[in-house]
Amino acid sequence: MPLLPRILRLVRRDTSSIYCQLRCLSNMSSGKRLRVLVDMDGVIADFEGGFLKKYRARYPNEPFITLEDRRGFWVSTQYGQIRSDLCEKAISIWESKNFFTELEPLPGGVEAVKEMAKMENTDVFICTSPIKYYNHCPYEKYAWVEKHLGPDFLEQIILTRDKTVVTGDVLIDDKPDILGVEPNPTWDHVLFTACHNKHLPPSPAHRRLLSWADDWKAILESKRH
Ligand SMILES: Cc1cn([C@H]2C[C@H](OP(=O)(O)O)[C@@H](CO)O2)c(=O)[nH]c1=O
Ligand SMILES: [Mg+2]
Repeated sequence: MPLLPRILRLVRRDTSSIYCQLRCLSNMSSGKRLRVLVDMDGVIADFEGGFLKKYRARYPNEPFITLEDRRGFWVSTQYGQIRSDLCEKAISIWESKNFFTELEPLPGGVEAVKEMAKMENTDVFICTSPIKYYNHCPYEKYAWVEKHLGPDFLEQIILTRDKTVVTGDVLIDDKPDILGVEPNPTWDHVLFTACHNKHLPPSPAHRRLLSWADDWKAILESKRH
């Protein structure tokens, strides 16, 4: 249908519908939009730092692992290797009320995500997994996003235990192996460097973003083509 009659038809509809249709038209004229999925813990929220601080405060007489000595994604696994009961003690920290709300932002993360969201032809989603003990975590993840990224960003949250079923072009995540029911996720995994993964050898499966001071814009640009 020619553009003018199409626009005239649009103006008869309600505002949100017009907005959606115009966005669609704009996408069609300016090419494909890039959908970026940004993980939360270990990428924009400091899970490891927050854990260590609260663990040491709650269990001052127990051994602990410095961030320098962290190995392997699961904190509780490494603590369990020191002494089996330390696994449960570690878990008690992130199952506590306010653990997730009180996480500090990782340097540059909030600023980068805000900037990314303002880029042309770019949709940014926070793609994060809640822990299975759901009493506090899902609520607190929403509260964290509202506090640090603003209320508009609440529209951009994807809470899932399986990130492979989410469609996107790029997933920036600190977990080295992101597995689920979909064997061929649509996104390319960019491994965000964290204390637990910094020693892993380079892998053809994913390139790295060393920190938010690294060139994330170049990574996004490379995915547009
Ligand atoms: C138990 C545990 C959870 N997490 C994070 C990862 C998930 O958040 P995210 O998907 O935002 O990275 C969430 C639930 O597992 O907690 C760790 O980063 N390390 C851990 O040891
Ligand atoms: Mg993470």
